[in-house]
Amino acid sequence: MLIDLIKCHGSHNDFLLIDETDRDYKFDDFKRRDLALVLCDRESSLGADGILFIRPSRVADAQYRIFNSDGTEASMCGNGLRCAGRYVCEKLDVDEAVIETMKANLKVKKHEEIFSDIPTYQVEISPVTFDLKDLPLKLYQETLIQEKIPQLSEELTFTALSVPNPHLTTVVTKEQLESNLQTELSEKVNGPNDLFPDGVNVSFIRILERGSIFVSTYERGVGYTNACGTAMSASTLVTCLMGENELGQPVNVYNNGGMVQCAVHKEDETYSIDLIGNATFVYSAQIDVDFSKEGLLTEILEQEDFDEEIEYSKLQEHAKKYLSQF
Ligand SMILES: N[C@@H](CCC[C@H](N)C(=O)O)C(=O)O
Repeated sequence: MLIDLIKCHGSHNDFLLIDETDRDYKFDDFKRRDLALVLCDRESSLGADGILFIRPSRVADAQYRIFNSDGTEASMCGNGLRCAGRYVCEKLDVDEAVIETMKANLKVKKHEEIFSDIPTYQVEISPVTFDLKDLPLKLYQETLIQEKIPQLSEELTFTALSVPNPHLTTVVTKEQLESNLQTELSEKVNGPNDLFPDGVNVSFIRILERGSIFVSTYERGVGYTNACGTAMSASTLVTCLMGENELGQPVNVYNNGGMVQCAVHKEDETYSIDLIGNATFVYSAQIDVDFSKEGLLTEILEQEDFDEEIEYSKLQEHAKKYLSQF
């Protein structure tokens, strides 16, 4: 079967975008899972953190589903939504659109460039809840905001929230960030464990200065990624709750793949977050996939570059230089 795709990224959290609306691929969820497992494999010729499937929607301009590289489906992906948002807006020739995701219909719009010549999109991260049942996190309490989880760590203080995919966040020092703590903790809560039966995205946050944080995320279903959009949004909200940043104000969020901006809004006790950043297209390709063969054989038939990476690398340089001060 011939499949067209676009390799894209948000802060170098990279995805393969497959549009199911024009071509009748007839994928079921087993095929989507198999595609994610095989095409995202870093040993293969493509490799990615996940696959974004664009599909027709009855309630929005398009539907989007995200499969992690381990073949599991996630309810939301912020960096991926910027890429999907750009794809849908350019396809419909509009500057803004509404995308149906697993739990909400979310606004996406073209935004003033975050750095020169970088295609930039703003996406809505919502709904946000602190209810532990939503993650789920199995503790005998309703929420966990700036508290310890003794089963996980004596030294770290955590906040758990869904945006709506599940996140466990902790504010750390430079030494803690550079230690093995995040790996040990993330492997524990993403393996068989009693606290997080569905696993969780684990973020270590460093507060750099007012209006500026660094976030490192070990993603459920993937492992460490260069950045996680929902994690950066959740982390910004946590720093606002701590009084380190302000509601309504854009916060620069640095990550291992660049930087984005997040702004947290609160209306009638309800939070929502704007995530603003690059939506970079790397190349388009056509692949030949043989679903009938054991191990799903793939071959890249055509590949064409978008030439957007050189400009993006300038943003990365700028982010690296800024971070070297801390
Ligand atoms: N990279 C994403 C999040 C992808 C889903 C996540 N791994 C999960 O399973 O919840 C982002 O940019 O938000």
